[in-house]
Amino acid sequence: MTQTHFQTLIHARWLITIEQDGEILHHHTLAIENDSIAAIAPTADAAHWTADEVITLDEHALMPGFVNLHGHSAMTLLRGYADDLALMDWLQNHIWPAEGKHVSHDFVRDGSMIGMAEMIRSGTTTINDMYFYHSAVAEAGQKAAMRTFVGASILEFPTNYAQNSDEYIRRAMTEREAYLNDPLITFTLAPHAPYTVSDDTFRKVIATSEKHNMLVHCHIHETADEVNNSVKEHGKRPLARLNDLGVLNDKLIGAHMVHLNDEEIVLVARLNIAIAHNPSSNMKLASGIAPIQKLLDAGVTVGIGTDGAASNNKLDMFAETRSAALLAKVGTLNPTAVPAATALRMATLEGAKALHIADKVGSLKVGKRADLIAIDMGSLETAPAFDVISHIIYTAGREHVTHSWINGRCVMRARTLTTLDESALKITASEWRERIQK
Ligand SMILES: CSC[C@H]1O[C@@H](n2cnc3c(O)ncnc32)[C@H](O)[C@@H]1O
Ligand SMILES: [Zn+2]
Repeated sequence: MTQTHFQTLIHARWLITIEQDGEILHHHTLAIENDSIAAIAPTADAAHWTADEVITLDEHALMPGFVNLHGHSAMTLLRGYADDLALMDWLQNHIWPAEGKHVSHDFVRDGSMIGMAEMIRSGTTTINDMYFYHSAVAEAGQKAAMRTFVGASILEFPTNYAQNSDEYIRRAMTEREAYLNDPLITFTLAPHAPYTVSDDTFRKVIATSEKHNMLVHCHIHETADEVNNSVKEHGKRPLARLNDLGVLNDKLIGAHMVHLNDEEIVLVARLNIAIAHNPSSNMKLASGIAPIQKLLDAGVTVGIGTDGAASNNKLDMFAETRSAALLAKVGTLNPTAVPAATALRMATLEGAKALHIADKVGSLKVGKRADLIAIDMGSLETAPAFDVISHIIYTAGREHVTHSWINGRCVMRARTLTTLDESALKITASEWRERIQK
């Protein structure tokens, strides 16, 4: 017999499936059962469906939650700590010294929870993170009930977390053990960047990735200096070096990838490397404009990320996706570059593809996990609503997100978080500011 009683029913004015570019279903009902989307039908045909909870969203668009493909959640605690600087000055003279003084398990747990609260309030349901103290990130992901990819950072130099690259890898693999059966937590290997990781360590990362089927997440070709310094030091550009080391394959997510020549774009497409595009961070650190339309034309999977709150300084996928659409146009002087529907797909399904979870999330489809958000289109700023996809990219903001479900669980209802305590997190953030300012 066909099921007609569900855990949750959501009646929505618009349903943006992302299954087909620009597809919009009008007046549809989506049913959630356990962790998944159990049914989707026109509301008129679903009149006989019942549920434990029925939510009527007459002026809302329902869409898959955003996949933030590159971030450092805990860096919310360093938001606004050092602005208006170039990457290496920002890292070497400000951020790394501050991390050396303050980063601990508690810093990462608290900062990650604050970041996840901000991301859920901004419509993000999956975060591909990269930081130190992996079990603290995982603990925050469990508390927030957010789909979390915990990037186990690996560098050559000592930090509070580990003394050398072997210790980073060892700790990553040990801490991962406790989360192997968690449906929301997945560990990845995160060598920081070609300029902080040796050839030998990259080889170990690849061997570990192959043995344990783990994704690899790395900052690559972020600035022109990075590329030029690599030519001086290694006699080749970072991508060529990584290619020689066997790092380039479909498990790699390259964050930034701003400085790519035409040959490298062909290589990236051929080897199925995914890219996390971070337009705000690239603008703020003056890293450059990534050739996104060229990459898309070549068939590369490009998702969108916020980077950390110390280089953005928001964890807002609305702002980021809008910037991706605008920056592509100004970078090519072509107003048709990265149109709205493409930008939205990048911020959802393409991010899911990069993380190898497109069979589970990234679009609204029966059988997929219920990772979705509701956006209120009834406010003055979003009137009139001719085209909801245009509104999501160019007009609406994170403040219009009212509800969010992750893995079937409602994590924000009418803008109130259900898994995290927003007031308590604000107090925690000010306590950390006092400590850091001392
Ligand atoms: C090893 S993961 C965390 C490590 O990366 C630093 N970081 C943050 N944003 C960026 C960026 O855009 N490029 C390079 N490194 C970055 C962060 O401060 C941590 O030290
Ligand atoms: Zn980053």
